[in-house]
Formats: sequence, C-alpha cells, structure tokens
Amino acid sequence: MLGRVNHIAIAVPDLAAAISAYRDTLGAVVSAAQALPEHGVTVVFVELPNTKVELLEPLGEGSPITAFLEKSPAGGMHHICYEVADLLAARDQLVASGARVLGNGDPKIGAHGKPVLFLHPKDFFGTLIELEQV
Ligand SMILES: CC[C@@H](C(=O)O)C(=O)SCCNC(=O)CCNC(=O)[C@H](O)C(C)(C)COP(=O)(O)OP(=O)(O)OC[C@H]1O[C@@H](n2cnc3c(N)ncnc32)[C@H](O)[C@@H]1OP(=O)(O)O
Ligand SMILES: [Co+2]
Repeated sequence: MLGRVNHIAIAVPDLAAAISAYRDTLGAVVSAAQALPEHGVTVVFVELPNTKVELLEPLGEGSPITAFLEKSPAGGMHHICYEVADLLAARDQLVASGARVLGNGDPKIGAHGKPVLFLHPKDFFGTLIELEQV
C-alpha cells in the first residue's frame, strides 16, 4: 500500500519564524506560502533531496491543528504523509481492517493538488498519518 514518504509535517505557532529558521539558519529552499482554508492551515514546503518538510500554522477558526499547538505551544511533529497509488482502494482496505479514516472518509484535495486522507493517530502508535494519491 505505502509508497514514498511525501512529507513530514511540523506544526508551528509562527510560520514566518519557521520559514526563516529553515531558509536562513538551515539554508534550505522553502516554497511560497499556501493558504488552504479548506484545511484550516497555511503551509510551506521545505524542499529536500529525498522528501519534503511541511511547515504548517493554523488558518482561521476551527483549525484542526489548534488543539495540537495548545498542547505543544512551541510546535512539534504533526504528521507523516505516505504516497499511495490508489487512495480509495487504500481507504477501503483500511476501513475494512478497522482503522479510522478522519472526516467523512472522502478525500480532500491537498497542498499538491492531489487527493489526501488522514488516519487517526490512536490507530497508528500516536502518529497522525496522511495518505496522498500519486
Ligand atoms: C496542507 C494540506 C494537507 C497536505 O496536503 O499536506 C495537510 O497536511 S492538512 C494538515 C492539517 N489537517 C489535519 O491534520 C486533518 C486531520 N487531523 C484531524 O482531524 C485532527 O487534528 C485530529 C487528528 C482528529 C486531532 O484533533 P484534535 O482536535 O487534536 O482532537 P483530540 O484532542 O480529540 O485528539 C485526539 C487524540 O489524538 C492526539 N493527537 C491529536 N493530533 C495529533 C497528532 N498530530 N499526532 C499525534 N497525536 C495527535 C491528541 O493528543 C489526543 O490524544 P489524547 O489526549 O491522548 O486523547
Ligand atoms: Co500534510
């Protein structure tokens, strides 16, 4: 089911400060910010030779990462995104195995313009998993 790690996501309280840390302190290439109201976040991607780091901050009321940042005010590792060849088949297989798919179970379009789904962290050892169709 699982392909490459598409990205590792870090939730941050201040995206501008995080961009500066990665671009200026770590010398990384950082993409332009994308405001994604349908996801309740603003994100940038740190481009790396073998994967990406997604830096995300809450956008608007009811952001799904607000509670996470209340528990971890300095920020923290938020999710890992794996690529899958067939997201709907993966979803159906996971649901059949008892895993919880978040939201209403229908994919949303993610930051890369591809369908994504999330799996409950409690089902995968305290780690929020995002699956992205490639
Ligand atoms: C940019 C678009 C897209 C992309 O293309 O890359 C994205 O990445 S969007 C990223 C933001 N969107 C999401 O994260 C959507 C999925 N997330 C959710 O639906 C919620 O965050 C959640 C996972 C259901 C948690 O919501 P929360 O309000 O925190 O609910 P709880 O407080 O009830 O949490 C339940 C339980 O889970 C623990 N938790 C929460 N978040 C995480 C996490 N990121 N990693 C690990 N564990 C997490 C939380 O601490 C609770 O644990 P207990 O306190 O022990 O019950
Ligand atoms: Co993501």
